Amino acid sequence: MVAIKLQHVSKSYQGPVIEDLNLTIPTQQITALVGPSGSGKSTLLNLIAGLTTPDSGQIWFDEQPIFDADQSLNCPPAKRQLAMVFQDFALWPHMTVHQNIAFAIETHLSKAECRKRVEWALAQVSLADYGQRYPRELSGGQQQRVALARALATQPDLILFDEALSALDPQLRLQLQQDISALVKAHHLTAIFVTHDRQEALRIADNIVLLHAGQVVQSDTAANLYQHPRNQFAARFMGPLNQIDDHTAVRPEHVHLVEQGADGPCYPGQILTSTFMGDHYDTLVQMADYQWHLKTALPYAPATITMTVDSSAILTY
Ligand SMILES: Nc1ncnc2c1ncn2[C@@H]1O[C@H](COP(=O)(O)OP(=O)(O)OP(=O)(O)O)[C@@H](O)[C@H]1O
Repeated sequence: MVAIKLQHVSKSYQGPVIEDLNLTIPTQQITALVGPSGSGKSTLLNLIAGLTTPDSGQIWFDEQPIFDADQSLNCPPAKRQLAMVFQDFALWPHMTVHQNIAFAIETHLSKAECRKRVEWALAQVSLADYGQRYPRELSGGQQQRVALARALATQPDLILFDEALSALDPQLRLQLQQDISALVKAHHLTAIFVTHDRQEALRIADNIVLLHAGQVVQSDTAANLYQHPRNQFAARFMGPLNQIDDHTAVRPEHVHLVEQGADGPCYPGQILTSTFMGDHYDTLVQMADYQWHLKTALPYAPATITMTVDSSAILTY
């Protein structure tokens, strides 16, 4: 169980990367860190892990200070009760799956306890019979499960995932997102999940922290960030947006084609294209100075049309 608090945390390399950042990450939930490339997601994760040292500020795990620049306090990574899972799995190729997992824990446990713990961890990720294989004998998804088992075997309070699923194909990704979510809940862990994929963040996270240029734009539940973004950057980052004017917009799923004279706010438009997307058509419409995307069940030929929007779903910022 661990809630994380950062206060006035800054880190610079050639220039500032994390700037006077204040953030609380709730305990026993999955928090996704999202943001454009270079916004500081991995750096923030490494500051929490202790792999990178902040220039200033304080970090607490629960009420326990683990970093304080003013007091020269810096708890080493090994004492932070956390595990990390990376995109490239980071497994030793010359060790079996069992040895890879045991390597992280064997110094603290007896031989019998260690074997039991490895078997338990492999069972958690549905790889009970894979202990004697080498990483090269496993698929990418299985290798990432081993990395997850290795993390669980250390019985951490906190697991940090750095783009952990980015190398996997979409179907496998979906499965592992579900598995990670279930394991985090079952073991009452706190998890921080860095991803550049907003769909993944929406699917896996209870809370999302959106970063831009080393600062928190919005830290909120996934639903609030999507439905009530604080500004245009947050609104655009979290999903496609149809601009009504400079300060209002609506998501594609809340725009409908209607007969002229329908109730509610109506917008005239000119259909440009309809693109097949599998479960819907992405219909592109010129609306005044803006191009709108509509989710339609059927394709449409170029024509003049009228649209209405769900007024309760209009985003204002
Ligand atoms: N060790 C380092 N030395 C110098 N600059 C660094 C170092 N680590 C990160 N940076 C710089 O800090 C900035 C933020 O990098 P970071 O990896 O945290 O961003 P990110 O949001 O995780 O990006 P991406 O999504 O592309 O992985 C980048 O401009 C990067 O070049």
